[in-house]
Amino acid sequence: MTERAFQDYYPDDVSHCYGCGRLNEKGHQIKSYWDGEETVTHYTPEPYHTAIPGYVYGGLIASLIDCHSTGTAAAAAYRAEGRGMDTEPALRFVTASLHVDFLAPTPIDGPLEIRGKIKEIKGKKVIIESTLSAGGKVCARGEVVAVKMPDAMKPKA
Ligand SMILES: CCCCCCCC(=O)SCCNC(=O)CCNC(=O)[C@H](O)C(C)(C)COP(=O)(O)OP(=O)(O)OC[C@H]1O[C@@H](n2cnc3c(N)ncnc32)[C@H](O)[C@@H]1OP(=O)(O)O
Repeated sequence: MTERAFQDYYPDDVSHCYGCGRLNEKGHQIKSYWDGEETVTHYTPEPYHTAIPGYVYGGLIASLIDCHSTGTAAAAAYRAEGRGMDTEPALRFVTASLHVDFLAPTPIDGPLEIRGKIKEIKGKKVIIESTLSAGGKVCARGEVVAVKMPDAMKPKA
């Protein structure tokens, strides 16, 4: 059986995010998984994700770090409660803060790997540290504060 990605557990009404929504046909549709205590996703940029020819646009890098981190926050919150992502009540996280350091130019001609680590999990907040690598070299580092989705943001039925 193929492992389901974190994002595959998001219900339809919150699956339209540009970075991670499986129902957003124009979006990145990233898929994040556990790898031991870390989380991982892979994404291959398109030629039009260019900053300077040959290198990836920083906004894409931020977007990948953002959505991998909010997915990681949700997965970590379920794991902390000792239950599966398909169980109720649903735990959904949004971005409160997104910080990205661009350490080296990111080559556009191959897959990118984003890895997340839980720095803190407390109450309705999860802080995730991440790296984005190309060809084994870390090109960007991120820190995201993810907070449980407020009721005001929940889609109306
Ligand atoms: C389910 C699929 C969704 C996928 C989402 C993909 C990622 C996204 O793009 S989401 C869209 C962008 N994000 C948004 O629009 C969020 C807009 N902001 C908000 O709704 C609110 O400010 C929200 C929910 C982030 C925080 O509000 P609220 O729930 O009242 O939090 P609050 O009680 O003040 O703070 C909770 C904790 O988070 C911390 N926190 C809140 N905001 C920040 C911030 N900007 N920076 C750092 N820490 C913060 C607080 O310090 C607090 O920490 P502690 O518990 O240690 O004291």
